[in-house]
Amino acid sequence: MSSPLTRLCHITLQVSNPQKIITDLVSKFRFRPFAARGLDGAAPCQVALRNGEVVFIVNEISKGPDLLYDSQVPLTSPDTACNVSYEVDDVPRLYQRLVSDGCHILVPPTQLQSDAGPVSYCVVKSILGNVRHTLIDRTRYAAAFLPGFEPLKKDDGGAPADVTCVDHVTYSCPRGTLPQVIEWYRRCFGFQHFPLREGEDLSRGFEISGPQIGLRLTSVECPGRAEVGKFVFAESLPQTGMNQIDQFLQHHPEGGIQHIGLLTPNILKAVRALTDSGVLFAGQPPSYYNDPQKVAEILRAGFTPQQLSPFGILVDSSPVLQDEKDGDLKFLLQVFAEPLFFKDSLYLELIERRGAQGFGEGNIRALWRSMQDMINGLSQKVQEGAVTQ
Ligand SMILES: O=C(O)C(=O)Cc1ccc(O)cc1
Repeated sequence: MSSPLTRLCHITLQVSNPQKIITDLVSKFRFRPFAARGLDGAAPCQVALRNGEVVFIVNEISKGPDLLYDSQVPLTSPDTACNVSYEVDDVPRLYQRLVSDGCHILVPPTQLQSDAGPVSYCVVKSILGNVRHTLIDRTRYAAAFLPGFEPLKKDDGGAPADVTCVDHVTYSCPRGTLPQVIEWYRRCFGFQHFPLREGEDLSRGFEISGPQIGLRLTSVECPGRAEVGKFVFAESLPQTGMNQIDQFLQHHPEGGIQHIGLLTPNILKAVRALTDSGVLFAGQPPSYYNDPQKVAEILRAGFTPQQLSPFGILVDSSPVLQDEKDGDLKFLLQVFAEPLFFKDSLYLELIERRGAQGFGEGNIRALWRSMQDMINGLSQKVQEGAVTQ
């Protein structure tokens, strides 16, 4: 089946203190608020921010009237990224299909009229945790964002964009749930397996195990629809010890969005700019940049270890099946930033792709360890009272 999704539209964060997250997104991550509603207190506060084509809507968790283009998470929810919203061409048709498939609909088809034309949407709950998807048709709507949001006057263009779009969304899943989750996304939205290794079995995914790591990754995509982005589903393997997937599940027991990969055309430039504005990136031990094989890989990619090591940027040129075999070196560069929320939830990752379509399979151990070190360092600081949750 071809996918009913045409492109990823925005990702919603639901938080108890929107001001704090908005301040961090603006002052550190260089997002610009460009539209909002509820600033007068008459409706729950919803603020849309962008960096490049990446749009986040920050919603206040409240028990007031319902949100536009979303539905509330329970008041007791931790801060959470819980809605990946897509543009679609035909809301009523997709809604009918989802209903006949037995999906849980949170908001039935709703139409908003405005001078710029109509927008219709519905919200479906995913089979995974608190995740929901708002499906929006704005093909007959001629204004910039969405009706119901007021453009913000101070939207002056701001700093140049650091990122272009959402590359992938990675979900932490409870152990054993991957087959049902993948099947749900196939049936509802036409996502298909994106194998990270030759002969990879869909239900087993790509397993990485060793000292302090035990991870199963399965990636899916909508073929031919790069604008939809990929999903990565991550599950911990038994006997891994405490790890980032299970730590996430302590706060989101049924699973949810663990990190969002943002595509950047120039990772060095983006990481420098974000570091200057106060973002901390996960570091790498010197051994990563001293390893002769890695040094050769970095040099082949046209960088030097000295350029990348101050920011902990990782390079990977291990090919996946889908990489074009035209003889050019394909590689990607990636790094995790500190979590946006309390210690172990919602990481933003920067990823620059130079022809490589995977997720840095050769780097996942280093990426995993850097995230784990960051979580452990932050929980240590929380215990010492140096950081409040
Ligand atoms: O490389 C990526 O972006 C991935 O999505 C792989 C991944 C998934 C989960 C982790 O806790 C760490 C790395």
